[in-house]
Amino acid sequence: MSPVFQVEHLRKSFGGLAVTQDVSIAMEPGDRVALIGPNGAGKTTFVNLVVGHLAPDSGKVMLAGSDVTALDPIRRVRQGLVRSFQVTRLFSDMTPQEHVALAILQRTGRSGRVLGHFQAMPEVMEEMRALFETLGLSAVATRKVSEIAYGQQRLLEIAIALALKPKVLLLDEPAAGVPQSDTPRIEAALAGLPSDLAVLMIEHDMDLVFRFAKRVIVLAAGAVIFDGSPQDVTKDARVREVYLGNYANDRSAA
Ligand SMILES: Nc1ncnc2c1ncn2[C@@H]1O[C@H](COP(=O)(O)OP(=O)(O)OP(=O)(O)O)[C@@H](O)[C@H]1O
Repeated sequence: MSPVFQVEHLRKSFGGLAVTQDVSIAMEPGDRVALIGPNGAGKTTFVNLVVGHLAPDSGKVMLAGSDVTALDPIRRVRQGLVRSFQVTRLFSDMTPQEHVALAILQRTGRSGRVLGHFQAMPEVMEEMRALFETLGLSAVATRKVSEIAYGQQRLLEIAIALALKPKVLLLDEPAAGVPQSDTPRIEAALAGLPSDLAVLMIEHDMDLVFRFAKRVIVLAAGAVIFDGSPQDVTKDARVREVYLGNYANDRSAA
């Protein structure tokens, strides 16, 4: 299978600080990859370079064989490179339905000005119904965002991203801040993501990483120091040294 997403020799410095150092990654459709690393490793910068919020000093971002490095974030989204929407960007007075309808209208090239009429658009309503059902949001679809639980707001982030029909989805700590009682719902949503979608999840919670990822990439001081299986990452001496020491020991003791 050919890669749907490739980052080639990406570099970025802030002043004298090299925050992304010659990073190359390739992903195929259906990949489930976790990007981990200590605080300050450069994960956020990497995501910002990938989605187009930052321009690299050199290197390329490729999506389905096309070079998207020069495209702005909105054009990258249109081509299928989507970062999950952040809770902080949800509108508290709007409903999950309105958020997702807006994403569907955007994807299908219709203006947000027709948002008031989406309930009269059967294909939009049917797509939303299926999405909310898969994500367990049907019961709150018409409530205001301010009235729904934080875990449901995080599921709504995923719903909006999926409504954009991505080829590659970047998830930024999808369960962070969610009470433990609600994390199974997030994990169920992650397990139910479309099987042909390539997913790159940035995550600190190693239990979640090990349940979700088939492959783990470790970033340290801006460079990839490991790219391989979850089984091997805990055995890697450098990874243990810079990041996973205690966790790896606990796992082998368990
Ligand atoms: N705009 C900027 N200007 C200068 N330095 C920056 C800028 N953005 C990030 N940095 C520096 O780059 C390094 C990597 O930061 P980044 O936020 O990408 O790491 P991270 O792995 O996401 O960390 P965390 O897990 O703590 O969020 C840090 O030393 C940070 O101070």
